[in-house]
Amino acid sequence: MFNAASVPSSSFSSSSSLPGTPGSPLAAYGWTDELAEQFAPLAGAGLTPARIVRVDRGQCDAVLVDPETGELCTVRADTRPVGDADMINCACTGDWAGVDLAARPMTAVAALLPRSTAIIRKVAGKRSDGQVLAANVDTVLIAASLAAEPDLGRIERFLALAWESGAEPVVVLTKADLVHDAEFIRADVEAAAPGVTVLVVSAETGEGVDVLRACIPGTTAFIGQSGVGKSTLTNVLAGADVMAVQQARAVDQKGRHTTTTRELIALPGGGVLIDTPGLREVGLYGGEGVALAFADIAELAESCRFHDCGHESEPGCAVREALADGTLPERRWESYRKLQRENDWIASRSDARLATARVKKWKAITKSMRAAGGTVKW
Ligand SMILES: Nc1nc2c(ncn2[C@@H]2O[C@H](COP(=O)(O)OP(=O)(O)OP(=O)(O)O)[C@@H](O)[C@H]2O)c(=O)[nH]1
Ligand SMILES: [Zn+2]
Repeated sequence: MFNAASVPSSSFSSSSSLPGTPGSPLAAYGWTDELAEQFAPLAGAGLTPARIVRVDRGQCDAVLVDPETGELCTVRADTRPVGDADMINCACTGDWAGVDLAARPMTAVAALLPRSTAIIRKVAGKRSDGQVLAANVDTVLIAASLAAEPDLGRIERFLALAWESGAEPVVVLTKADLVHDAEFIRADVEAAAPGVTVLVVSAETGEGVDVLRACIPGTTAFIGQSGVGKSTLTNVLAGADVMAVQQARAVDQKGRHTTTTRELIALPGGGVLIDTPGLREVGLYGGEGVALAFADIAELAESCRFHDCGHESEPGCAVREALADGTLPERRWESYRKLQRENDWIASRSDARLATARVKKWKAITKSMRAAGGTVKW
């Protein structure tokens, strides 16, 4: 009835247990006792637990335990019942879903479990809408290629996005085989990523791959520009060619967007990995991510003489002092201010949206109360 899911045999547990219970084969996709507990009411309503591994145009592929065989399989399911107009709350790769196998005309996603984390970016262009890239991620791997001088501003932007998601970021500097001074570059990147592990790897020689593997239990998502080698590393970690890899353009090493969907795969040693298409534009969608990515600046600001210091020309400004003696690079300060401005803009837009929504709701309530002949109490 369904396609067998392509799960490495070593990550199968016994399939004798009930579908969706702890110890079930779904553990290979991250299923835990805690999730089973959360899912209990949905199970009571006849839904089957599943992890969404790929989403496209109103449908998704979801991995679940086939109630007939007790084995993992992939089903195609309609995601429209959980809504597809809202790009944040719609079904997303990594979501845990309650699937209605009896739905007609096709299997449907009837409910989503609350997410532990979500990577959300602002959509490209002038709109202030958010879009969820991956859900329930424990570690975000920020991939940047050593083939070109790393763009620290871009890495800081990805770090803010990752911190904001609630997952833990790790920076992965790829294609180490192409440079001699990887350690030197790593030190630069570390200064732009306080408190974050920065790894140097090569899919070509295998350098650093074991360390990377050890850093990613649970659910991991790869983000980064196109062509930095995310799919190649995904294949190395998966031990198989699960993702298509682009042919290099020898001249500039720039990417051409080979990966077009976000795809979740189970890894042979346990854990799951989500490879995402290269991100050209990564707008921030507000929140605390910027503050967390620039924790060093927040710490400096705490030593300013005035607690509301604007770090412009105030006396006793620790930020200005750090800029003057070079401990805080001008580049990093500018990068912080730019991302902060972007965040503020989004915050003002979302406040405006919320205000509009509140007004609409209030009007609707007043209207219905009047229609019912009652008085409005607040
Ligand atoms: N020299 C070298 N080349 C690599 C390495 N990893 C990947 N490449 C090459 O870099 C190019 C891009 O790799 P991909 O894995 O397709 O890049 P991607 O980040 O997945 O790109 P998108 O799918 O478009 O987001 C390919 O030609 C790879 O062969 C590496 O470790 N060393
Ligand atoms: Zn200051």
